[in-house]
Amino acid sequence: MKRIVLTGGGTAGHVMPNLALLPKLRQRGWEVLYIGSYDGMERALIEERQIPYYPVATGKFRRYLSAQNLTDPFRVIKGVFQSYRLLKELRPQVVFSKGGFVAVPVTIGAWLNGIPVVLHESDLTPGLANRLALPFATAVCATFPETMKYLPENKGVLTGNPIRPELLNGSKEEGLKICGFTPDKPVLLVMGGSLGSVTINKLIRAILPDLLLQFQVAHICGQGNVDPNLDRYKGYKQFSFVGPELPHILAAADICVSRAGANFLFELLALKKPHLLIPLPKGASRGDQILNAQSFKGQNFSMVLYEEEINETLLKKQIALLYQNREDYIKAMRESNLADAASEVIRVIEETARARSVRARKK
Ligand SMILES: CC(=O)N[C@H]1[C@@H](OP(=O)(O)OP(=O)(O)OC[C@H]2O[C@@H](n3ccc(=O)[nH]c3=O)[C@H](O)[C@@H]2O)O[C@H](CO)[C@@H](O)[C@@H]1O
Repeated sequence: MKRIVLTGGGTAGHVMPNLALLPKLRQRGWEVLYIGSYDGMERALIEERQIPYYPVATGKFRRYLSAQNLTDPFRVIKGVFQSYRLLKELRPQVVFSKGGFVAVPVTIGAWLNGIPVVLHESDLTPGLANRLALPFATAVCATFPETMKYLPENKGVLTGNPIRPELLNGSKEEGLKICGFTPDKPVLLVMGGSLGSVTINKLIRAILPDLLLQFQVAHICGQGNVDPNLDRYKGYKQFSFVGPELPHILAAADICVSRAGANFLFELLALKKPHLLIPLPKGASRGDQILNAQSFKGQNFSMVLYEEEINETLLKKQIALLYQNREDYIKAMRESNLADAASEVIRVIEETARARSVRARKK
C-alpha cells in the first residue's frame, strides 16, 4: 500500500487544499494519514472525515510581542522529536505539507528520516512557515505564477491551488433554504476568512439596513462573532463557520465581499462569483493578501478596497457597483484558464515519491 502523510494547519486555509486532494489520492490507492497540531482548526476538520490524526506540539511564529514567544521555540523542538518518532513508525513514502506553523516540525521530522516532503504555497509570496521548511523539502508547488521567482529554481513547480470538488456542486435552491432567503432578491455573501474578520463584520453591520434594501445578506463572521441581536433583521443570516452547507450557500450567492485569502480567492474564481476584496492589511500580516488581491485585480477578476481607504459610504457604493457590473467580472473569470490543480499536485507528489524509491533501490 502506498502511504502518504499530510500536514498543515492553524487556519482552514492551510487544511482545505489537503481535503481537496483526498478523493484523488484515495482513487489512486494512497493510504492517507495526517499530522497536525493539538488544538488547531485542522484537528476537527480531519477527524470528522475519519482520517487517522496524530497531533504534535508546535509553536506560533508571531509578529507581535508575547510571553509565548519565549516558550514556543521549545515547543517546535518538541514537535520535531515527536514528528521524527511518528514518521519513523508510520514510514510514509512521502509527506505533503500545506504550510502553517505545524508544518515546520513535521517537515524537519520527515527530512531527518530521509522521507521526501512536497510543500504547497497558496499565497503569492511564501509564508514564514514555508520559508523555514523550504531547505528540508524536495519540491514546492505554487499557486500564482508570480510566486515562482521567490522559489529555488530546482524546487518550484507551478500547479495552481487544489479546490474541493464538492464546492462546484452546490444547489442554489438548497442554499436559499439554509439561509431562509427568497429567490426574488439577490444574495450578498460576506466572508471574512476562515476565522472571520472583526473589521469587515463591523463595517457590514454598520450599513446593514441599507444593504438589506437591495440584498439578502449571508454573513460568515467567524467563531464567537455571531450577534444574536441582529437576528431580528429579515434577510440577514449569520454563520460562525460553514461546513458541508458551504457549496449551497456559494451557489445561492450572486456577489461576495471577502478577505483575500488565496484559497477562497481561487474558489470564487472557479465558481465565477463577482467579488469585492478587502485584503488583510500589512501589520496584521506580511501583506500577502494585498498581493493576492492585486494579482486578481490585474486580471480584471476582482474589485479591491484597502482598509486604509474604506468607510461605510464607499463600501456601500462599491457593493452597488459590483452588482451593477457583475456580468463584466463573470466574463473575465470565464476567460481565465484554471488548471486542474489537484491532478498537478498529485503528479508532483507521485514523482517525488517515485524518485525516492528509485534512489533507495540503488543504495
Ligand atoms: C488570518 C490569516 O492568517 N489568513 C491567511 C489564511 O487565511 P484563511 O484560513 O482565511 O484562508 P483562505 O481564505 O485562503 O481559505 C479559507 C478556506 O476555508 C473555507 N471556509 C471558510 C469559511 C467557512 O465558513 N467555511 C469554509 O469551509 C473556504 O472555503 C476556504 O477553503 O490562509 C490563507 C492561505 O494561505 C492566507 O492567504 C491568509 O492570509
